[in-house]
Amino acid sequence: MFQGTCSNAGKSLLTAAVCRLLARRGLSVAPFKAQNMALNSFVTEQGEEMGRAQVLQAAACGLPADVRMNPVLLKPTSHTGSQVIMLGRPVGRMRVGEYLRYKAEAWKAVRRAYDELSTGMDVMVLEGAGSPAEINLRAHDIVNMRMARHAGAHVLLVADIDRGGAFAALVGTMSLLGRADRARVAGYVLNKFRGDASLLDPALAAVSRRTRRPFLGVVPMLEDLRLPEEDSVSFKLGITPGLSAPHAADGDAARAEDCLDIVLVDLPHISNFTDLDALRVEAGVRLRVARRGDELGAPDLVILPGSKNSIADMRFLRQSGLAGALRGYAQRALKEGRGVLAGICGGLQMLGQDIADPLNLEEGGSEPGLGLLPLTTELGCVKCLRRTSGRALAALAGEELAVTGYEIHHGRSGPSAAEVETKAAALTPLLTDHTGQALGWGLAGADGAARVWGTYLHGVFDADAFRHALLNRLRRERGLAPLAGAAYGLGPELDRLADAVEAGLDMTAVYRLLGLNIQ
Ligand SMILES: NC(=O)CC[C@H](N)C(=O)O
Repeated sequence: MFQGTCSNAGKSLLTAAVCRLLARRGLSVAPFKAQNMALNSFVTEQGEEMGRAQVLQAAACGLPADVRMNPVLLKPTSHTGSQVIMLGRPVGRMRVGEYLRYKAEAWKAVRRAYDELSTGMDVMVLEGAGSPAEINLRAHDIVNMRMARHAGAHVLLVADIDRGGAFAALVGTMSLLGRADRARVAGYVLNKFRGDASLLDPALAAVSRRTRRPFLGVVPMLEDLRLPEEDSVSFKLGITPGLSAPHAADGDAARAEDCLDIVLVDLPHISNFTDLDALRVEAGVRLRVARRGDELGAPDLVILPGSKNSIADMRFLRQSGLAGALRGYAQRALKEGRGVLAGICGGLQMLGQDIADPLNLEEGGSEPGLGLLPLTTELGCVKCLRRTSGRALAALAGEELAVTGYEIHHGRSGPSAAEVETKAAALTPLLTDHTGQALGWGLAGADGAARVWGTYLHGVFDADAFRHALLNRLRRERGLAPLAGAAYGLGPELDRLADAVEAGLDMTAVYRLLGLNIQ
């Protein structure tokens, strides 16, 4: 089991890497994290919701995603409350105290999920959350040492040396753990290291001497991995205003003027920004983030992403000056026939006339949207959770093409009352699901190309042919030559991750801990 000395120490990727290495040895292996707090979730084939990191780890194992790999998912809607997802289904929005009272039930479900999932597996690779030394949380722990005890797991403690204070964090964590928990810690992994590893030796020896545990690995900082992120922490560090994505395939080599300028609007409750991952693999794309109206500029494509609190984030758009900037951008795009504003899920809702939350599922009340699309949204108690495939009509990318993805939303959107009455400015369905039902709507300019559109489909950019056609349409508008485009797939990146971790981690020692006879 990987546990960290802090959040974002890199446990998820180490877990994915070790899953991949074990699967490559022909072992049956599955990942497990009892409880996740994240707004990047995913929908399984069964229409159940779970954390993105365990989906990636499942892919590393060659397994379909299974909610038992992440039985509890907390999706924060505010600083003190979260929507609680149990085994893929929402059970309600709870404040911290309510959740603590609910914990005994959650722990029962966690154990059942683990016991079922681990039956028949050669190895389970577990991931903790945050730090096991948060002694204020220890009494309610269901994700770190309590889980390790239940699984009988050895613990590898991961410290993030890039953040600083890693040696003190390791020694301090060990000293705060109780004796029995300390005994579970088999060794340390120093993660995200840059520089000359030989300079570390005296420090590693000193920490090992003091705590009587070996370092089982020093893993380098893995730059430009094109893998989905679990939470917003690294995303917000990764793409800052004015900087290109570190993942763009031709990265710094491409001249800015030869690249499409794509802006992601950052939102306080941004969710499912993994929707952008497919764009990040493309050469000739510069991705930047805008958090204020004056940061928007004149990009080729603006993406208004998903949100776990559409009403609060709509208010943020107003306060930050983004609402006015986005409206101006969209009106220019429609008039001049250049540029696209695309909203995904919560972003689609914000493009409309208004958003209402009568059941107080997120923020409560209602709020006018940007008023760009003649649709209204109401959040209802039934959460739509499904994997979806469909068609993007020619107005989006120049030809009708297949799209795939998933839906996670309480909102139902449809033509606004005024729209139904006047039948003017037809709200054209631009994306449809496999049954022909509308999944997205938009407005086209004089040339017939959609300039403002939104969809409930997360992952809308994942299908290679659609993404390439859309980007090349935008390139042509800018007078740039079309590009062949990259393939978006996780397999090769997972292998690259596994190779890099294998080079830094003493896998022989890991296999020995697992009782496996592998050299
Ligand atoms: N994933 C999203 O963006 C969800 C949008 C909104 N919070 C809803 O549930 O309807």
